[in-house]
Amino acid sequence: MTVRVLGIEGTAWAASAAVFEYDPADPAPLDANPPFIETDAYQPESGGIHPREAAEHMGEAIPKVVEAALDAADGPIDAVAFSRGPGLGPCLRIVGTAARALAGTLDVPLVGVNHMVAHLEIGRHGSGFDAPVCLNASGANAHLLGFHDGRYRVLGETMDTGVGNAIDKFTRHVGWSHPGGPKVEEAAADGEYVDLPYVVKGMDFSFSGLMSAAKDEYDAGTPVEDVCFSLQETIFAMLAEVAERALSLTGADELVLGGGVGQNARLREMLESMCAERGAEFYAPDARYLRDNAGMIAVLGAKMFVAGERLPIEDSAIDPNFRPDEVDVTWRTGEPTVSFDPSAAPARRGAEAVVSVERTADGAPDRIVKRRVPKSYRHPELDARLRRERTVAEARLTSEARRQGVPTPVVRDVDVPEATLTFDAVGDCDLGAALSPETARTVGEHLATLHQAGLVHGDPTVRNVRVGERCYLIDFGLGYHSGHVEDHAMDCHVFGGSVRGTVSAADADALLDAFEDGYAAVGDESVLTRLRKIEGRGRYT
Ligand SMILES: C[C@@H](O)[C@H](NC(=O)OP(=O)(O)OC[C@H]1O[C@@H](n2cnc3c(N)ncnc32)[C@H](O)[C@@H]1O)C(=O)O
Ligand SMILES: [Fe+2]
Repeated sequence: MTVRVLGIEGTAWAASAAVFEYDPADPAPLDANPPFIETDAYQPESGGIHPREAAEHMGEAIPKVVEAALDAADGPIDAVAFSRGPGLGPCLRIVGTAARALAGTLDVPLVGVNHMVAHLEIGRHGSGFDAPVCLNASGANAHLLGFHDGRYRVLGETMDTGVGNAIDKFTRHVGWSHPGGPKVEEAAADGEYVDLPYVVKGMDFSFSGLMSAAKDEYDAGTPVEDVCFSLQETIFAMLAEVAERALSLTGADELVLGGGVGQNARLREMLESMCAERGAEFYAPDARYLRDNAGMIAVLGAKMFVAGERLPIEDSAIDPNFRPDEVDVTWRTGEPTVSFDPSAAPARRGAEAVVSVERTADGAPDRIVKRRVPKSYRHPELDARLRRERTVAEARLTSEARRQGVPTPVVRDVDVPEATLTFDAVGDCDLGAALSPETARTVGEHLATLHQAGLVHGDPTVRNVRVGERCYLIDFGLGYHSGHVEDHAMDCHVFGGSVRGTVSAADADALLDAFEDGYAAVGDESVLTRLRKIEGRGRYT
């Protein structure tokens, strides 16, 4: 039976309505059965989005786009789906009111859609992929997500602003109006590379230092084309790297892109090339489905409606901070998931390096040779810099950690020009295959010991712990010196995220309790207090 769903979008700048007809028994590809979409964009005269002006725009434009969508509908509407959040409160309230009124007039159920889940689901729908990792690169957000245990789990995300907003802040600084992304893309075509801060922590990333540095470059007289070019090279390389790490950690071989920044050709090119290099498939929907649009709301709304989702009017309040991992993904029950699978992932192939094992005469692992391979998606200068910095950091911190009493492999050789390190082989398997309260507790003790000595691992995922008669920490390439509570708490946070991406929520809770017990026995309680705060900022609440 075909359902016909009206979708309404209005979280920030796009007043949009759409109609989508969906036959769950015989779902057609997106190209063969596109939603009808009518959009009226809010365009500020100058500067960024003014929430009040944007809300006024919604008030005027939503009735018109809805009328156009209803006119285009081929028959009666079965449900009204709307963006409940995240987004700007004043805009969301107008859209919510319009959706409730319309559901009442048409006498059909209401479906509340999470805008970020809609950004990724439209790509999944278009791709036909089974179990992709999803990169949402949008204005106010930047998430890496994977479906696991009934929800879209956040595998990694921005630690400060969304990726589009970061770019838009720079363009406001140079006097360009919203949206800044397309203007940066245009200017970048004539730019040359300059170094900017590159900040990736595990699968999380940060834009604030990078954006201040970009403004400083501009203020110091660096041509704006060069700053735009380098912003794109740096920001998108960070996103491509964390996406690759997510593929590597989960063993997934499909990536879909969502969100307005996904319209950028350079970002798509980097992701495509990264996926091609590792034999993964990549899909990005057309631009009209990447930027905010009600088509994605209608498509997901139809799937949710078919799965039985109904939002009672009295529970239909909007939520400006609605997170993708708060949504029960009822429309994918029983489908394949994205989680860490030690048997699926090639045992020792990390995201950034190729690792080979040298064996003794009787076949036992003896030495590990790790080479950071050039990534052709990155600008050659950025690539050379990252490989050099990380090789040096890894050699130094691996040895420093051992001097502090944390088991790490002995470093036998360092070849900086070749970005190659040789270590003693340690452990029998990765922690992902040996998670227990005991091993989790030991990792907590080791991280606390590191932190007490002013060292930060930078990427303590389950893949970066080798388990044998002891638990060895490896892969210090993102490590650095810091005595800051926030940096120590981020290490704990990265570990927690990787455990949650590996096992079920219930198992993860028990393992992380053990981890924290171990941490508290050796380290500073204030780090765990800060960890609570970081988690309270969003993820896994
Ligand atoms: C919460 C919701 O309101 C928000 N949506 C949103 O911000 O609109 P969206 O269409 O997904 O993304 C807009 C962003 O996408 C950027 N953008 C558009 N075209 C771009 C391009 N060619 N290159 C880089 N960025 C681009 C814009 O500068 C702007 O920051 C979101 O999804 O986070
Ligand atoms: Fe969006």
